[in-house]
Amino acid sequence: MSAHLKKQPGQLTVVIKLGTSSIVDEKTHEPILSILSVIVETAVKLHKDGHRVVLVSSGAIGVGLRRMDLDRRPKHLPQVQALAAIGQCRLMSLWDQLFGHMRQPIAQILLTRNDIADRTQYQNAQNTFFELLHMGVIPIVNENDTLAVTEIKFGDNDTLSAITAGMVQADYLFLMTDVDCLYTSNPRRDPDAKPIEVVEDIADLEADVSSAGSALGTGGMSTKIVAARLATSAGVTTIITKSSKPGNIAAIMKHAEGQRLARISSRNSVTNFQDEGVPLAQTASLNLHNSTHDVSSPTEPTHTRSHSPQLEAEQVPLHTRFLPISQPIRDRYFWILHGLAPHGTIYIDAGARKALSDKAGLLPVGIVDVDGQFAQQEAVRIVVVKRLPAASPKVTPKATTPIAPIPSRTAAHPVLNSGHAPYTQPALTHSMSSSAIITPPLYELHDPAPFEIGRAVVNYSASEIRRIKGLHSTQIHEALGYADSEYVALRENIAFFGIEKSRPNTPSAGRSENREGGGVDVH
Ligand SMILES: N[C@@H](CCC(=O)OP(=O)(O)O)C(=O)O
Repeated sequence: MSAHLKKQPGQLTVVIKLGTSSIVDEKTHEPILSILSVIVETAVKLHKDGHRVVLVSSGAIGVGLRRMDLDRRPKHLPQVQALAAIGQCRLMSLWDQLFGHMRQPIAQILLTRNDIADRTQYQNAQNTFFELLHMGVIPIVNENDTLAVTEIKFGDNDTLSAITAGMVQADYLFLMTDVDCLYTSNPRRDPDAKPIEVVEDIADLEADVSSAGSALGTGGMSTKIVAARLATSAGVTTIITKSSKPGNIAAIMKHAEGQRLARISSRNSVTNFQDEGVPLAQTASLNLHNSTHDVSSPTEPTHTRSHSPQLEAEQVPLHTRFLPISQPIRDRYFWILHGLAPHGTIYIDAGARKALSDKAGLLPVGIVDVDGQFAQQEAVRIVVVKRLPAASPKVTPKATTPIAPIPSRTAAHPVLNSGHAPYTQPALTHSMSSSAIITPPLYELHDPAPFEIGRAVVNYSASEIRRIKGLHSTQIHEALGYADSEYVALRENIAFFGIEKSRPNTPSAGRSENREGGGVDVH
């Protein structure tokens, strides 16, 4: 890890993600210079105030379309990739010109998921970021579309920005979009839709995530929620706000930082204040001067809070703020969860889950079933299931209609059903075959969602694990003819999501247990 990771007191790292629809006109495909200019001014101001800034900028394909006078995005992948290659250099040249007026150096970083799937490459990318930030440069990140095909794509730049934010250990991630914030329902259709200002636990979120995204961009609101989930798990406060008003970023950041410091001090204080309406006095140590807020004395005690929280709320531009989890997942564990694409799923029982929460590795005895094809040292999802009592395989009198698999619970789950790698679930099925011989189900899924607790880098391939599942470690040699390890995954190769509530509603899997290390570990 680079020595440049160390930040100055009060210095914040901010990642700002700009989607295609935010910076490229949807019809003409012309770059929206007015927005780009305000972004540049905002980023330079933040930088001059001592903060570190990273931009994640989409728009290569859109700008490429304009350059080649094409009306719409082609369907053929190589054409899209060619357009991205054409557009990316124009896009960067535009950014460079605009930042150049402010004498601000920038750098281009293009990534694919493949680039960071190797731990050393991930660390190289991370070190480059830290070096650039230390040099006072603003890195501008995009997906390397020329190389990216489905298997190695981040999928959308929301996910890429969240992974970038985790990589640079950002304090804030701004997901700039075409709405002010998340609403309780779609404000275009529902006049009673209410803004959601703060999301303390993303699993509680019931926002309308049905926004389909624009014609050019690939991300809608659902990808922003997936990104927020990922970034908050890495300790990054994530903010959704309107891309047409990028000048609001500093004011929102100042407010959010005030709230964060107030939360910390209220946690330590005898008086138990609420999150909202706490004064901005604590922001005095920050260099965020763009806001309309006055900054009071840093020594002002928290109990002098404003008697008009509503007035304060009105002064802050509308946004949705996702609070980070208290014990962020960082470094190698973040990389296992989000740098590596999972190649399959291992279903474990409650006993294995308990052993994992007691800091043990994953033994074959606790494995109920396996999905997918993966090799040794590849990443897999770990899903907790209810093991059903063993029953002998039965032969049906005649071949019948295949038994329907258990439907994927992801269909009803907006976050898990986003189609993006970090939280994408497989279509989960019983171990049943469509032939006449029916193996009784081995397990039952927990309700309401697949209960994925984490990811692991495994010591055995999928076919090997199929042969050793349920066995004691001493039997591995007998089953395989060799035994590389007694563990299917070593403890150090298992990382857990810090998600509090994506878990079944059972007494043994509750929130408090999680907080104490039962099932979801903290790193
Ligand atoms: N990498 C692509 C952008 C991918 C994309 O569409 O992202 P987004 O606009 O955030 O949904 C580009 O630069 O055109």
